Amino acid sequence: MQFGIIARKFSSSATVQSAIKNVTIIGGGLMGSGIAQVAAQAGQNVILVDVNSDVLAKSQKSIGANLGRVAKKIYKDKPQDGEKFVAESMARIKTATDPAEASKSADLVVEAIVENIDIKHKLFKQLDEAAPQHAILASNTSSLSINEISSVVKRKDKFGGLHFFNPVPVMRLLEVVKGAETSEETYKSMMEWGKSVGKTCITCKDTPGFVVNRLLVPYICEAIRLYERGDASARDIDIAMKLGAGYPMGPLELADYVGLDTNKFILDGWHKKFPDQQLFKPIPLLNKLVAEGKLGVKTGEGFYKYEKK
Ligand SMILES: CCCCCCC[C@H](O)CC(=O)SCCNC(=O)CCNC(=O)[C@H](O)C(C)(C)COP(=O)([O-])OP(=O)([O-])OC[C@H]1O[C@@H](n2cnc3c(N)ncnc32)[C@H](O)[C@@H]1OP(=O)([O-])[O-]
Ligand SMILES: NC(=O)c1ccc[n+]([C@@H]2O[C@H](COP(=O)([O-])OP(=O)(O)OC[C@H]3O[C@@H](n4cnc5c(N)ncnc54)[C@H](O)[C@@H]3O)[C@@H](O)[C@H]2O)c1
Repeated sequence: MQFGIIARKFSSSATVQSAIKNVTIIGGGLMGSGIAQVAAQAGQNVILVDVNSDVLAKSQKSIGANLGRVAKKIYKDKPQDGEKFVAESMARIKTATDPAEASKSADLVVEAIVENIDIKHKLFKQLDEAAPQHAILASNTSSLSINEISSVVKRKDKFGGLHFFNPVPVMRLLEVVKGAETSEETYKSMMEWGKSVGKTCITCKDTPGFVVNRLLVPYICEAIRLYERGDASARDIDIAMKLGAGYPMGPLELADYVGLDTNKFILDGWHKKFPDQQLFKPIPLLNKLVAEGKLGVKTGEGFYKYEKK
């Protein structure tokens, strides 16, 4: 069966079926489009929502291209089966621009919008009103507190964190975050759903950056500071960490890949919350690049220059 094959290829976990069949994803950017893709590949009905319909058109295009890459690997010698897989997965993804309307038949709503607590609060209030009582609400936040995000909803027991990694179809980890009031049933459903979309799930407490970003953010920031001081060139820092520490990308390449605006959002938020923590102090070079609109791959320039897509 095709879903089984996909899960084995893309995750070390066994194939798991989830009771969650209808997933609404809010935010059709980098992360939301990837989450939509893995859910559709797993046979689930997906509604991908963005306030910007141009973003949705772009996301559908990139999901189609990325499903093609997946199909080429799985159906190497059967291109017709590959085409069918892409067409069937794409057909499971509907798009919409109204988050409340799109959540009315959801079993799970995953939020992947901008990393801003006020904007997330406004959205979750709407979702809490609109989604069916049984639906789980989850945030893909990189750095905000799940308890703080869920403070505006009534269903705190059905709220948690589902933190995916970029690029979602390739990265095998999913951090499942338990808030103070997340019920055991919700936690189990989130773990099961994560496995059903081919991810290896780990359990995280609601601590800043969970596991990966608590380690990764200071590492990337230290690399930017090292470059800012002129201790080594950007290229040499990246080569060092790839060849000397075995990372697939160097820290500055990764910062450009994630987006320097996202880097700054995270750092500013943590600095405000933990002003005495040296590791979270603002970085003038990062602020300068963001102010100049040099946000990394997505704008064609960050620490490096890129061809605009
Ligand atoms: C202040 C600090 C801020 C931190 C921010 C944290 C942000 C966040 O919360 C956490 C993160 O996400 S942290 C970020 C965590 N992320 C990281 O750390 C990423 C680190 N980087 C990597 O792991 C690799 O460089 C990549 C996988 C990105 C590209 O690999 P590569 O070798 O350089 O280039 P390649 O040859 O092109 O691709 C290789 C294979 O992948 C396949 N493929 C690619 N994209 C695909 C897609 N969208 N769909 C489907 N498939 C896709 C491709 O087909 C190929 O398959 P094959 O079977 O080999 O032919
Ligand atoms: N970029 C990463 O590597 C990464 C990795 C893991 C988690 N995250 C987290 O995922 C979230 C999204 O990040 P991204 O990189 O995909 O951002 P992005 O900027 O690529 O996409 C966000 C999308 O949300 C849309 N949006 C904003 N407000 C909305 C609303 N109220 N309703 C519907 N759509 C709305 C925007 O139009 C935009 O298209 C953030 O919380 C981020 O911290 C990012």
